[in-house]
Amino acid sequence: MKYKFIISGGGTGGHIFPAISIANALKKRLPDADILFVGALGRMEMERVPAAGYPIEGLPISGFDRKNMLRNIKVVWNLLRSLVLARRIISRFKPNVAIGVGGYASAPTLRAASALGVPTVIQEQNSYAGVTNKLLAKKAKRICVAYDGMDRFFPKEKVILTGNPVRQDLFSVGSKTEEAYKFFNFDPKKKTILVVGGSLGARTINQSIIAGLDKLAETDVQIIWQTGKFYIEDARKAAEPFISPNLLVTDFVSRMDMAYSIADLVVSRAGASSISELCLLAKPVILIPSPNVAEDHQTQNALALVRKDAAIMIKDTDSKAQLVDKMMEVIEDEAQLNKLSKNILQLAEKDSADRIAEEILKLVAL
Ligand SMILES: CC(=O)N[C@H]1[C@@H](OP(=O)(O)OP(=O)(O)OC[C@H]2O[C@@H](n3ccc(=O)[nH]c3=O)[C@H](O)[C@@H]2O)O[C@H](CO)[C@@H](O)[C@@H]1O
Repeated sequence: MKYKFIISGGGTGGHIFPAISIANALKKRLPDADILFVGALGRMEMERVPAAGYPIEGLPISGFDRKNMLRNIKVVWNLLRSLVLARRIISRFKPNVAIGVGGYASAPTLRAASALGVPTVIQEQNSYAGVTNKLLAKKAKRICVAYDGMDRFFPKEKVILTGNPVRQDLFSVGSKTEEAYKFFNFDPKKKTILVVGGSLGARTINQSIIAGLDKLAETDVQIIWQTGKFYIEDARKAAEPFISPNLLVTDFVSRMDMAYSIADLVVSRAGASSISELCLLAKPVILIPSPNVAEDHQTQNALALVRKDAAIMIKDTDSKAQLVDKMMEVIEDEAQLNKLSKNILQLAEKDSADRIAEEILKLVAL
């Protein structure tokens, strides 16, 4: 018998990369398995999933528009259409298990799967459960989480602490340091800070760096500054007077393995996958949680680390005034860097994708 799995969700890298890792882990165990992704039309998964070698179908689903109420008539219509389409996809494909990774498409897909008797699994990346996952949890067989205490949102007996799947290429960063300095044209004798605003970039982090470019230019610290595609033009313009071999400005870092391997300190949003990567790689980090996400979950993600003295947090509203000074203070403080590195590593969850795949396979009568 050929086993079939549907993986649904997306919207941002934080949902898509874990989904692809789970698919790869299932394929490793069952090379003949058929895996179909279900995403939201027009979102990042529609490109990233085929690029990773998996087929994807798109639903016309989107979020509610809080500013334009009229547009919501179309949103509701598309939601209803998505429910019908999701049901059709499940009836036709007949998966053994449907897995939801969060993001718009996972709601209709997992609902349809449960209604048609297909067991469902949820993977919740954050330390604060989203509304969709809370609703889907009632019917789910297993809920794979990345933080302690998630039974405040989900039925305790279904919750399993697996951590967030992390891309395979990040595991070997230790051996890539020399290659990475060459890749970025950086000097191995100097300290390096990686500044990254999640998969889409972060306006506040960019503004904070712009506000401190003059101070940064006075130091000998090397900076990899990821701006996100929406902010790259402004960032390049602001950086023009400070052009130096120490400063690399880019919209997206496609080789995060290389960037992590030479980063002595990371400045980051507090997205769940980013945090899981930083834990596994024991990276000292200053987190600036995005205030623009559902239920302020990035602050909760960051606090889970701060409580264990495993990261420094700066509030979004304080970032412009404080970030660059803090970066300079921490990068010079070896004892602090070592402490942060040691403490964040304690929170790493290894082999997450494999453990999630095992949970999924328990639901299939192999
Ligand atoms: C604005 C928003 O809605 N953010 C959410 C989104 O974040 P976002 O998509 O930013 O997610 P994460 O921080 O979880 O992950 C980002 C991923 O992109 C990779 N990366 C990032 C930048 C880059 O230049 N190159 C690159 O490859 C990182 O290595 C990481 O694997 O999903 C996360 C997981 O549910 C949530 O916790 C975040 O709150």
